[in-house]
Amino acid sequence: MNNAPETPGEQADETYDVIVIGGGPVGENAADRASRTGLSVALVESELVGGECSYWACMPSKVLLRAGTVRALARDTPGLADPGAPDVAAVLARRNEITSDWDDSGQVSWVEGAGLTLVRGHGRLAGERLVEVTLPTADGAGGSSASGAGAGAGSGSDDEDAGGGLAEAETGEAPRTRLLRARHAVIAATGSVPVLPDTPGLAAASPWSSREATGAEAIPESLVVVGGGVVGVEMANAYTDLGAQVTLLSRGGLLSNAEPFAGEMVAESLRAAGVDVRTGVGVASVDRPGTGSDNEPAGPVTVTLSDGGTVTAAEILVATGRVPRTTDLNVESVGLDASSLGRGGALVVNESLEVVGVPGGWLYACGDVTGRAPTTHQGKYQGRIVGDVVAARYGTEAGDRSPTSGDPEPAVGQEGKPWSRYAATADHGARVQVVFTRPQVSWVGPTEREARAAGIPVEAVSYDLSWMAGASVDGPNYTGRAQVLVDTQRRVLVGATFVGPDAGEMLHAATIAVVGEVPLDRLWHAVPAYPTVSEVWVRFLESYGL
Ligand SMILES: Cc1cc2nc3c(=O)[nH]c(=O)nc-3n(C[C@H](O)[C@H](O)[C@H](O)COP(=O)(O)OP(=O)(O)OC[C@H]3O[C@@H](n4cnc5c(N)ncnc54)[C@H](O)[C@@H]3O)c2cc1C
Ligand SMILES: NC(=O)c1ccc[n+]([C@@H]2O[C@H](COP(=O)([O-])OP(=O)(O)OC[C@H]3O[C@@H](n4cnc5c(N)ncnc54)[C@H](O)[C@@H]3O)[C@@H](O)[C@H]2O)c1
Repeated sequence: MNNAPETPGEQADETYDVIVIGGGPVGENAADRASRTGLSVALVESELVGGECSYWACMPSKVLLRAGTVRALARDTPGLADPGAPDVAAVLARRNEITSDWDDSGQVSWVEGAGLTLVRGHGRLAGERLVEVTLPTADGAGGSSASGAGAGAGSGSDDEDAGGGLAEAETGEAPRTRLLRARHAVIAATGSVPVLPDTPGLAAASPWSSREATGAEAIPESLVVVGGGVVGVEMANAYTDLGAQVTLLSRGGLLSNAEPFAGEMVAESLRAAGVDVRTGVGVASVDRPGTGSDNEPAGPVTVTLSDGGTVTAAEILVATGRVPRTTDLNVESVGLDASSLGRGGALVVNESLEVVGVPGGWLYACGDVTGRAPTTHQGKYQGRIVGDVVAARYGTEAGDRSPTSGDPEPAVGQEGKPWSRYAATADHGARVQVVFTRPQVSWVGPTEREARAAGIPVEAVSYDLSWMAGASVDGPNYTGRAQVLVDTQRRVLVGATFVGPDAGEMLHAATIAVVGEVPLDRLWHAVPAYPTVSEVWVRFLESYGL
């Protein structure tokens, strides 16, 4: 255990063992696990505790997709009638419910129950182990736009004067700052922000980002979606289900990070649902009359395409990717500059999530801000790893809440050994993703192309899922395909892709096979039940020669 000396120099307002900047799903997990060996942990959040995922991403987007999915299921089940188009008001009401009306008091209760101290405000690095927090003002400037104001700093602080900051800041005065000092570690979990391409006329057209798409109060008559990635296809699916006339524009194919057959099947299904899917086209310019003010309401958006065509719609959603949120983190104060940041400004981390280029083992990062694997589940996995690293390195208590593995924690500047609880090994060969379109797409590990590029000798074994007895029970219109990648040298699976209804739920068996490097001869004894679609596992192995 390394009990680092206290940082000399500036006088801090409060001191904690660990400070986590960013209270999204990833920061919450990191903070919780870091606290398990008796460390005091502050969680700094500028907006809503729960982050993008809870309020403007994973959760609301999945609710917007749910009614259309169930409707399609009913339509495809002999004996059931088409329940008809979703009741949009009811779907939006359920969306509001799942986001708790953008009120984070439930998550604040969890934070407090976990013994963490919530500090509302915008955090920025201010030198070694120092975080300056700009406290929110009454109008929300400088920090939180959250309504739940009950969670000022204080409950776990070691200093007497902690706790009054938020109350004072809510008097409407100019933003005030507090300097927090970490005895041991600062963990950055600040997430990511959407990218807006520099297309002529686009910014002036007040385009939607995923926030407006997931938080909309009404469904526009028509929507043009730019970007054929995960946000683009999910929102195109949701909005067409909810009654909008949707045009989806992609400069390549759809879902270019997945196996090509997955994007092709999603494109076919979206077209069948009424989406005008246009692949291989870019956006040349955008034009929208009106400013959006009361005097000059915004008119429809006209998009001119790279092939000279035009599309006009009531709204435009830009879904062209996200970049790590580091521009407002003041990374220069800890010796980082553009050359030490990764793609899109990412904080580059080693396998134990220590930020590379900042010596001393005090600055860590996890989640979208690392650019490693920008999904909630991979980020939360990183949060658990970094929390355990910090808890083991600096904690003072053993016992029920301490990490239980026998793995020795890595020394500062070193990485945990692969597959130990101190290394985020799965981020590389065993990353998973689920796309909640209809059909769903799920995959673990590399695509066939990525595996070959990495020099892994793979054979792809592919199967039509509709041939399974379980699929015919589901309905006569079942459509699905799955593929596994066998490492022919080691005779283990290195990747798998499923496309079809509930493909997300089928994935975890494959993830376990990949992570466990289960030999094919042993996998043969994992018997899937009859009649399930999972019987495809036997077909895979038979097709491979077992
Ligand atoms: C439309 C959409 C749908 C998605 N659906 C899924 C899905 O179904 N499944 C999935 O796994 N992933 C999904 N994702 C991705 C997922 O949302 C992110 O990977 C996840 O939110 C990352 O978590 P995070 O904690 O790293 O960042 P975030 O969720 O962005 O949280 C970061 C938090 O830090 C706060 N913060 C930032 N900077 C500061 C600062 N300087 N001081 C204080 N606080 C700060 C922010 O306010 C925020 O609360 C989706 C993304 C989008 C856009
Ligand atoms: N179900 C899920 O897990 C889920 C759902 C939604 C989002 N997410 C995550 O959120 C992040 C953001 O999603 P996303 O779809 O915005 O990003 P993405 O990277 O998945 O897709 C971006 C798409 O935009 C295209 N593009 C980029 N620049 C463009 C330009 N200038 N003009 C036209 N097209 C352009 C790209 O070619 C790509 O097809 C991703 O990391 C994704 O993993 C996850």
